[in-house]
Amino acid sequence: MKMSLYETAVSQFNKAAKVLGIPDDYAEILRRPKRSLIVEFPVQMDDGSVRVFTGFRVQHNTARGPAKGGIRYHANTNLDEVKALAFWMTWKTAVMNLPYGGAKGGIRVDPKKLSWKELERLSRRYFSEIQIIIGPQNDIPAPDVNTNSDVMAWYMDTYSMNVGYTSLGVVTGKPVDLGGSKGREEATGRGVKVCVGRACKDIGVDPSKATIVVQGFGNVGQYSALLSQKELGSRVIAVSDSKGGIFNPQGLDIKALIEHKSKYGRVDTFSDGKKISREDIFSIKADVLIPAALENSITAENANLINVKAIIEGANGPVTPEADEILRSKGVLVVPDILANAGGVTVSYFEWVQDLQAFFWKIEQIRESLEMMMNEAYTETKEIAKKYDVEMRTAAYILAINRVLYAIQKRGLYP
Ligand SMILES: NC(=O)C1=CN([C@@H]2O[C@H](COP(=O)(O)OP(=O)(O)OC[C@H]3O[C@@H](n4cnc5c(N)ncnc54)[C@H](O)[C@@H]3O)[C@@H](O)[C@H]2O)C=CC1
Ligand SMILES: O=C(O)CCC(=O)C(=O)O
Repeated sequence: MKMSLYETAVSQFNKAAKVLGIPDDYAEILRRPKRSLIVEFPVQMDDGSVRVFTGFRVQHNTARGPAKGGIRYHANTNLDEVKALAFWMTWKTAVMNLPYGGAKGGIRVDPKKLSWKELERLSRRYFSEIQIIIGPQNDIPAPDVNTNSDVMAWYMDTYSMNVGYTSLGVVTGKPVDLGGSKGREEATGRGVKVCVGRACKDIGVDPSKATIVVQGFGNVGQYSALLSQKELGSRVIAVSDSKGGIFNPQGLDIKALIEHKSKYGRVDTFSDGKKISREDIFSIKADVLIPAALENSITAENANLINVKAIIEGANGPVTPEADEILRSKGVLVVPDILANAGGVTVSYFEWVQDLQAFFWKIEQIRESLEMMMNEAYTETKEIAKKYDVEMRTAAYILAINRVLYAIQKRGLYP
């Protein structure tokens, strides 16, 4: 039977827990989410009718600090998915050694079918409903799929109205002039870029000569492609989004492609390349593949087609466990999501620190600190992979589990 996303996430964890020999009672504390909140809430549509939406917020673990993680709007979002994403956030914040736990939220909605005003009413009502477990010291949301700085500004304002004062630290990913941090928008892509550079060296490819394909062209895909091209000198030869893809073996002009995507909402109509299908992206020969769309993109069905030396997981959970095994047997280096896409939450941490201190940093300081922390986490993960003779994913879990387990044991179990 097919595993659910949460079961998939837990199976990755179990592998590392086994290597570490963690007693099963402690492993069980680490597997289960601490709190899962489901909210059903009404929203008035522009035509005066009322629709009831379902939203979620799951706090997986808070042993190392407040819960932290994004909120997504998607037609298929469900509790199992949000539980898996919250689970991954716990390990991601621990891999980066951030003083946070893990959480995630979502609303089951296709935001493209709502007007701007409907989206605002939906966002504000959802945030009021989940506010009972949210706050700058207990759970700090951020953007994820189909949410952005505008939505974060509505969340911050809603929370502030409800508590009676302006609380900048309650969400991250806000507009820069409203308590946001410089560099948060590009942060996940910048972290991916650092991993592309490091992975290229590990597979014996000069990053400035590397060819890259990118699946998904939203926040993460765009900045991963742009920064790899601009700062590493790599050649991005194919890109896809939910409507199709575009391929140019000479290299795509990513800046122009971003402008095209923002104007027309798709990449496959870009004139300087050959149109390909969404699935074609997985069989293009290149050095590096960056999946930056949704979970379960690389499966047992398409893993055999993959013709790259390294995969840098920009998305959360893009590779299924069966595909992971196939890629391993093909010798593909997989840099796991809980390390590769951790740049976003790291700059979210910087944003939160800036908000709490009401003192804001320069972009150079943010970029330098982020790149230093990404490099450190990559090095630590690699060292563990070598020590235990495991792949990078299990190594990243080992690094993270040790940190979370230490916090749980040191704090003690008794109230
Ligand atoms: N935004 C952030 O800071 C972070 C996001 N992530 C993860 O990265 C992934 C992408 O997130 P964002 O870029 O923020 O979302 P987004 O909403 O900005 O972009 C998603 C992109 O994926 C594309 N897409 C959807 N289905 C596709 C398919 N079947 N084939 C090709 N493309 C497809 C969409 O067209 C869109 O271009 C998600 O897994 C998210 O959880 C992870 C860490 C941080
Ligand atoms: O910036 C954050 O707090 C969380 C980003 C996120 O949701 C993720 O890393 O998957």
